[in-house]
Amino acid sequence: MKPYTIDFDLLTGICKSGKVQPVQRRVSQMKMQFADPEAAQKAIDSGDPVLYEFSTLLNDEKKGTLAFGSTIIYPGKIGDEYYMTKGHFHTILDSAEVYYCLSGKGFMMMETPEGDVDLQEVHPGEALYVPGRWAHRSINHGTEPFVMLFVYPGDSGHDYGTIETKGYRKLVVERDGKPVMIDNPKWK
Ligand SMILES: O=P(O)(O)OC[C@H]1O[C@](O)(CO)[C@@H](O)[C@@H]1O
Ligand SMILES: [Fe+2]
Repeated sequence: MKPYTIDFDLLTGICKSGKVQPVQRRVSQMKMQFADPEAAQKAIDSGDPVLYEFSTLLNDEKKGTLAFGSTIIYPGKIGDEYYMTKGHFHTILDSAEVYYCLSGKGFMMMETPEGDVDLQEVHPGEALYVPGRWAHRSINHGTEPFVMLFVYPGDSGHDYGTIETKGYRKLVVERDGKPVMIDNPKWK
């Protein structure tokens, strides 16, 4: 494999050269992850908005490689729950990941299989280190797109099943105009 460079706009996270194509996730792809599936269905019926998109350079997905890219979580809410990513553990559980916030602001919701929970707010110019073993989900509680660059080991893989079946232990919802972390009533 040869070295290469790639552009990411410092504000929008978009790769203007088109060297990497974004993947979009809409409400219909994660209806059951929201606390209020009826509000999710309403959003689906009125146009099924894009919640977030990401552009990943996967490279070889082999040990020793790095995957990297940019992610944009759009502002909005489903019921009183902010737009967020599906979230995942890495299949190789002890694989870490670094995020660097370019614009907007938001949270990273993290939890371990043992039940530790950590919520970190990230602002432009801040890097976040997600150690191995921590599932991670990005949440936009602001009014602008929440944009980050990320880098993770190329062979780490994505385990979505655990989060899909169990859910996250905690949710972030809006109360009196402010984000608050609450217990997930549907957590199994
Ligand atoms: O994989 P999810 O939970 O849909 O979230 C997407 C984000 O996570 C990543 O997989 C990185 O962890 C990126 O591709 C993207 O930023
Ligand atoms: Fe990840």
